[in-house]
Amino acid sequence: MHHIDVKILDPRLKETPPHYATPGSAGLDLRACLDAPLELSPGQTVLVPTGMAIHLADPGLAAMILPRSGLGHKHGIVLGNLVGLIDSDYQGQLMVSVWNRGQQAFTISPLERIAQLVVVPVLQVGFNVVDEFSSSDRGEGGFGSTGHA
Ligand SMILES: O=c1ccn([C@H]2C[C@H](O)[C@@H](COP(=O)(O)OP(=O)(O)OP(=O)(O)O)O2)c(=O)[nH]1
Repeated sequence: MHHIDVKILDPRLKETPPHYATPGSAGLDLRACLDAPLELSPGQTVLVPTGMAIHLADPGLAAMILPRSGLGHKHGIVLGNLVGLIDSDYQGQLMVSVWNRGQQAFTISPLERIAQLVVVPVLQVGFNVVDEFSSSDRGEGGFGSTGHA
């Protein structure tokens, strides 16, 4: 088990401390730390503070901000950057780029769970610059080269 330092920047979150929402749930819910409801027009993107900061510290870890499936599927509320990547040395407030890709306005309520965070391992690799790769079955084929079936 890794332990990661967390700072609660918005006192309202002290009543809903960071935790993995339900046993077995992979994502830590991130809340929209807004002072008032915020209406997003279709197509609009806003940067929403989450009221918390984490310091992963270990370069072998990263965190990803992902959309919540219900908001994305039912309301078209996804992320402006599609996925947010949190570096292990980042200590600032976690921010969520919220994009209304739907056809209807959507109102985000203060402290609503707007996205989720997962911590993932990152392999530390060195890159060797070469002129030729050793051969592989796929070679340079990609982007549908194997057909549909
Ligand atoms: O959805 C996100 C994405 C990033 N970040 C923070 C953490 C991350 O470590 C930092 C920088 O992110 P990234 O490297 O993706 O941004 P950039 O556009 O390349 O900016 P920078 O020049 O600051 O690296 O911003 C967030 O809070 N939320």
